Amino acid sequence: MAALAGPVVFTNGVFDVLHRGHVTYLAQARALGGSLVVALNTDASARRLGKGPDRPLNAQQDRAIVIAALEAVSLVTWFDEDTPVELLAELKPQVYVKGGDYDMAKLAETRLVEGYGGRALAIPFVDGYSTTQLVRRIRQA
Ligand SMILES: Nc1ncnc2c1ncn2[C@@H]1O[C@H](COP(=O)(O)OP(=O)(O)OP(=O)(O)O)[C@@H](O)[C@H]1O
Ligand SMILES: O=P(O)(O)O[C@@H]1O[C@H]([C@H](O)CO)[C@@H](O)[C@H](O)[C@@H]1O
Repeated sequence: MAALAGPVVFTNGVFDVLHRGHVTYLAQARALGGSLVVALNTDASARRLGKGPDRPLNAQQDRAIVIAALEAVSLVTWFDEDTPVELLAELKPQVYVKGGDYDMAKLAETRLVEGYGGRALAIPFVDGYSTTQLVRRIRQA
């Protein structure tokens, strides 16, 4: 496999049902560097996040195929833990990003990445787009 172009940007999440907020977010993340790595929670890890008894709705292989099809995304990987901290410690990307629904100052990921000289940034949240809201609306229809 060809080496990833630097600086490598890394993000993580469930990305269960893709929406415009995700696409905007991933495009902005990719623009911060030369390549974008997306680490998905495995199904077991996603279930432990408490998003709902039937979440994730899409299985990990299906979520990976959808995310990998996006132009912004260079590589998709997995993590089975509760946070991506172990994977970050192994990969040591130059840039770590999450959406503006997170306070970066409170994340263990930020402490780790800044500890080895990387940057941790939040990408502005696009209001009105969330998988949980979408699933709720579909169920009420
Ligand atoms: N509307 C949005 N604007 C910008 N970033 C977003 C938005 N929604 C999610 N993100 C970011 O995308 C990543 C994956 O988020 P996630 O899969 O939890 O989406 P979600 O829509 O918030 O899902 P859920 O409602 O199930 O929690 C996270 O880093 C999150 O910060
Ligand atoms: O899709 P989500 O719920 O935004 O992704 C979560 O992000 C958490 C974040 O990195 C703070 O630790 C992570 O811990 C969790 O496993 C999900 O990936």
